[in-house]
Amino acid sequence: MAATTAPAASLSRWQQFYQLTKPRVVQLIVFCAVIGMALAIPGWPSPAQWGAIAAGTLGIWLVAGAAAAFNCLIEQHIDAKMKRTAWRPTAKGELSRPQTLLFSAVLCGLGMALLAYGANVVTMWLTFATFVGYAIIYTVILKPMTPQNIVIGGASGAMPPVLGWAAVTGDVGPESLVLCLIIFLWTPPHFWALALYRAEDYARAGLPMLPVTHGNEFTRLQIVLYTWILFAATLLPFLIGMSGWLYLASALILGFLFCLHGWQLWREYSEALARKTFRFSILHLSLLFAALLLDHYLLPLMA
Ligand code: HEM
Ligand SMILES: CC(C)=CCC/C(C)=C/CC/C(C)=C/COP(=O)(O)OP(=O)(O)O
Repeated sequence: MAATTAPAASLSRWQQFYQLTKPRVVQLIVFCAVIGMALAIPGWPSPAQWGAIAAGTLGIWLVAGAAAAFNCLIEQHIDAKMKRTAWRPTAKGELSRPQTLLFSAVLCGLGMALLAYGANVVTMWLTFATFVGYAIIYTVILKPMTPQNIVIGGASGAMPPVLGWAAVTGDVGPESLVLCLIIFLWTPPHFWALALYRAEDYARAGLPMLPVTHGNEFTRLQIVLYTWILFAATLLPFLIGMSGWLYLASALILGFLFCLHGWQLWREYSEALARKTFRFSILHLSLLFAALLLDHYLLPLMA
């Protein structure tokens, strides 16, 4: 997760720790949390709300990074068997287990303290539950157990808009649950597109990912189904009055393109198309959430 390809040069000590936090994934997670915060506030934030936004952003960032580092610790031996992850400092033995555990604990503690004092206690506990969901329930229990691992475990990856919403309101709004549902349904096509061309890695590591347990064709069918359901779910923010036409237009275009990728992959498999679909999934979610933000601030100006 940390980098799509292994870093070219050898890493300094700080870079090694930084890479454990799976920086690129966590950046998108934090982006989704920030959108949750923005949408929870009608209009521009007041000076008092900026403190909660800053603490919420940094706190969620730190705890998400801690969860990623904890995952690297647990999966040290699995990562060492997979080409994509064998470069990780934990897999190579460059960072010891106590060092990694301490790093994760410090990040998690700092993040929780920031959330409790700078945002609110509800967000702190929700973020901690998300940490446990990913670092323990997904990584330790579900991932080695069932091909539905990423579907169930995806619930924790889908939490960021809820955490962001809670950071500025102290509550979980139904609107944030709609955004959570979108990320939840986005995760299977996102991950299974990658798992298709990384199936050998997962088989070697003994992990029951869908292409390993149910084959390439069945996984492609699941991707098609999820992209369709996801397409429908992305229309909800417009249908419940959370967003306007700018978001709707973006959701229609992005949804159509994601379904098209899934459909083409279903009709004829190629590794290149699977890679393209995986890359598109990231663009899809990033632009969809950016559209929500634009819609939130631009449309009132144009009304
Ligand atoms: C259980 C849920 C998820 C699973 C199993 C999963 C799996 C993966 C994997 C294995 C990669 C690594 C690609 C590589 O290095 O070759 C990846 C990349 C990525 N994922 Fe996820 N993901 C999940 C949820 C999420 C969520 C919730 C987000 C953001 C909201 C996200 C954003 C990203 C991004 C941005 C990348 C690209 C990283 C890069 O370019 O280095 N993922 N994902
Ligand atoms: C507190 C908070 C917001 C936590 C968020 C937790 C988090 C980092 C969720 C993202 C999901 C993720 C990194 C999946 C990677 O799958 P994987 O671990 O199977 O990937 P890998 O094979 O690259 O290790």
